[in-house]
Amino acid sequence: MIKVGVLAIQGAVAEHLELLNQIPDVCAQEVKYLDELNEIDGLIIPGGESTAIGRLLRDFNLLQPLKERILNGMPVWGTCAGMILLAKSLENDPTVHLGVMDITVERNAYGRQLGSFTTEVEIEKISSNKIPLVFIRAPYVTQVKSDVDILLEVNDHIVACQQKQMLATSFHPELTKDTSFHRYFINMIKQKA
Ligand SMILES: NC(=O)CC[C@H](N)C(=O)O
Repeated sequence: MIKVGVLAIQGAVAEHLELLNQIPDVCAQEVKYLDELNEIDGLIIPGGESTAIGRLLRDFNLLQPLKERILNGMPVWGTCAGMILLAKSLENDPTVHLGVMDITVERNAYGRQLGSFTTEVEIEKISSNKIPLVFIRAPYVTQVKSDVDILLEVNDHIVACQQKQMLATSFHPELTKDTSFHRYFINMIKQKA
């Protein structure tokens, strides 16, 4: 069994757990406390509000232990706000939360009000079927360092990328019925194991 945690501080936690539970050999669990962080093989940081999640991570004394686990090789996937938390720098914002991925991210990059949209794409590396994408006040990546793989660009903006065992997506696969990205992340964990 692969134990996958979903950071359960704020945001789309239940939706990730539901999709993970459809994948064989996966045991999905919420992560709120340090002992739960130590039990898992990989972690999803969900969408929500990055400032709130970052502040609560600090309040719960989880920020530093989580950062250390990621730096020691634990696979991690940040969706939307999760991508912002993973970034080493943000455009027009001095805040850095976990600061583990060599990407620069712009928050609310599509605008705050009209920034929500859906589309469908093919990503050969992830699935042979078309994948639905849901963007909600989404960020995108404006700069990457050379060892970051760009998995997807939409309208010339980077919306999915991977650096070693770290995955970041601007959109929310957990708000669709499509498990392709979750399966891809599980395979990343299996390759590390
Ligand atoms: N859907 C989301 O996760 C939105 C992220 C949010 N706009 C933020 O900056 O934190």
